[in-house]
Amino acid sequence: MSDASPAVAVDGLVMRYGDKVAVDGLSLVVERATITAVLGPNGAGKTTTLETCEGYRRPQTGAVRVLGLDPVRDRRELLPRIGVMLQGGGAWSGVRAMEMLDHVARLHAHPLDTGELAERLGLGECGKTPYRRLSGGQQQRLGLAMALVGRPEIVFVDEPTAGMDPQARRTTWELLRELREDGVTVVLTTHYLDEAEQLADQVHIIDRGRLIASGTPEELTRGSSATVRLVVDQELPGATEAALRAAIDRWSADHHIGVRSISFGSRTLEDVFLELTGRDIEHG
Ligand SMILES: Nc1ncnc2c1ncn2[C@@H]1O[C@H](COP(=O)(O)OP(=O)(O)OP(=O)(O)O)[C@@H](O)[C@H]1O
Repeated sequence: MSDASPAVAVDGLVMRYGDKVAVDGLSLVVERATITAVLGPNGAGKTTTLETCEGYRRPQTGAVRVLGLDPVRDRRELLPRIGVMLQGGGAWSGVRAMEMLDHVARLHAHPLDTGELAERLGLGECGKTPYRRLSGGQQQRLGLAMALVGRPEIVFVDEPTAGMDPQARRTTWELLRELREDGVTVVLTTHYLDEAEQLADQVHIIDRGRLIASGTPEELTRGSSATVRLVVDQELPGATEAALRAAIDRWSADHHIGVRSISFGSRTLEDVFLELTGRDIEHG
């Protein structure tokens, strides 16, 4: 393995379930020590792509490399170096939260301190609770702890904050940022546009198995040269907003420039997705 190899390289990946094409010629590269968000509506092919990177599915067409290795052929070598947080748990229903985390820790050569990790993720209080009795957010946090306990070089997290309350979401974001500071590569899937905007260095937008846009959140939301975006450092009171509108109206009339619309509030990745697909991301 060469150290210069990217964290993840997906090249022309095609994945089908029967007649259904789930991933349709997808290529993307994830650089090391970055947070990359794979964004798209339900059924876009995000989980299938991640599972192929994790070595759970063999590419039908195309190739996938993780840390320069083939996730299927080089599975034994790769497995200790990656962390995986699956959508929907990955623990037995009767196992207690800390038992599960300690069990996973014992599978690794140099695990993190499980008590500290559990405390950090707010699992301290429910350590003795059986998995099936944990709330959705607690199950998510346990899944994240299981993915991180082995000190992975790259962590794949599928919808990391689905079902979490705002506080747990912020803690998770902080933790993922700290991982990046420590040189860990984070690849996450999300439906939440604000999550991608807040967290990701690089965003890949996937729709119907195809990559439709890639870039930093800033690049993706910047807009075309015909779009003027004014960013002010405080919320505008209604009267100021009205005065600004009037001033723009006067200025545009003086300069014979037609202003198609004036909107207050920023362009978001949601706007980008809508422009590219004509559909809203939540409803696919
Ligand atoms: N095991 C399977 N058998 C048949 N079809 C499947 C299977 N898994 C996924 N699919 C289909 O493949 C497509 C891509 O699914 P995938 O789970 O990869 O998308 P996703 O973007 O992760 O969606 P979500 O956000 O809902 O998790 C969907 O149309 C889905 O219905």
